[in-house]
Amino acid sequence: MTYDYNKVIIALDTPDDRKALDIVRLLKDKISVFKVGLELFCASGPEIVKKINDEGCKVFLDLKFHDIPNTVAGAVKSCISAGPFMLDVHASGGLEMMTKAKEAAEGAQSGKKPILLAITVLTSLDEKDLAAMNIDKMPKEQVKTLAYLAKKAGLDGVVASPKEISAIRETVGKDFLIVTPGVRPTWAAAGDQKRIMTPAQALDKGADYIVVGRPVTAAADPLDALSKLFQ
Ligand SMILES: O=C(O)c1cc(=O)[nH]c(=O)n1[C@@H]1O[C@H](COP(=O)(O)O)[C@@H](O)[C@H]1O
Repeated sequence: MTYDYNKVIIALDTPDDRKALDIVRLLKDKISVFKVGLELFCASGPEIVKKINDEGCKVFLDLKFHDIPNTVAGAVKSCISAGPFMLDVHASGGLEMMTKAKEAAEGAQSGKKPILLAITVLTSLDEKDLAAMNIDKMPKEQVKTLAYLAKKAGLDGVVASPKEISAIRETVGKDFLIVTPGVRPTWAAAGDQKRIMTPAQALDKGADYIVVGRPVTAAADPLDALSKLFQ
């Protein structure tokens, strides 16, 4: 079975923009989308998005906005000028917040509208973690509820664990992106991820994109780790 590396997003979780750009240059023949998360963005600012775009790559700007609707709409508007390919907000910010985020994204210049995703239940959380927050549900049920709201708000898709792909498809149908972090090749440590599957299993289940960080970026040889991603 061969897998499509265009569906792989590499998470650049480092505070060092030079290191992030080195990884982009090393992997860009195989990878077209790189994720800039809070660690890199807080250290480097919106410039890092432009620098990665200048390498001919796209950016998933993963800032996971979660605030009142007016504030999130403003944040979405503010970061669009950097040129992200994808952006995300927390679905648990609610329907109105997601709707305002979507309207703000639609205000982007033509051709610059980013894909807008909703985070459902973080892949680092399990049933016990939800119970501690007084959410008396299995993660899958909570993901279904949040995916339904994200679809209703007109977002383009969700971020969830690969374990929930089938449940999301049953809830919101086919025309909705599913992006799955929480993927670990058989040879990699889980670390703080709790709801995991392998990259191959996630794509077999129908993930549109998988997100992977440390198994590749923390490897002694990231290109070699990438070549073994589907093992
Ligand atoms: O939004 C995300 O990308 C995200 C959502 C989620 O539920 N879980 C999750 O791990 N992520 C991100 O995906 C990446 C996973 O990195 P690794 O655990 O190193 O593969 C990190 O950058 C996380 O911030």
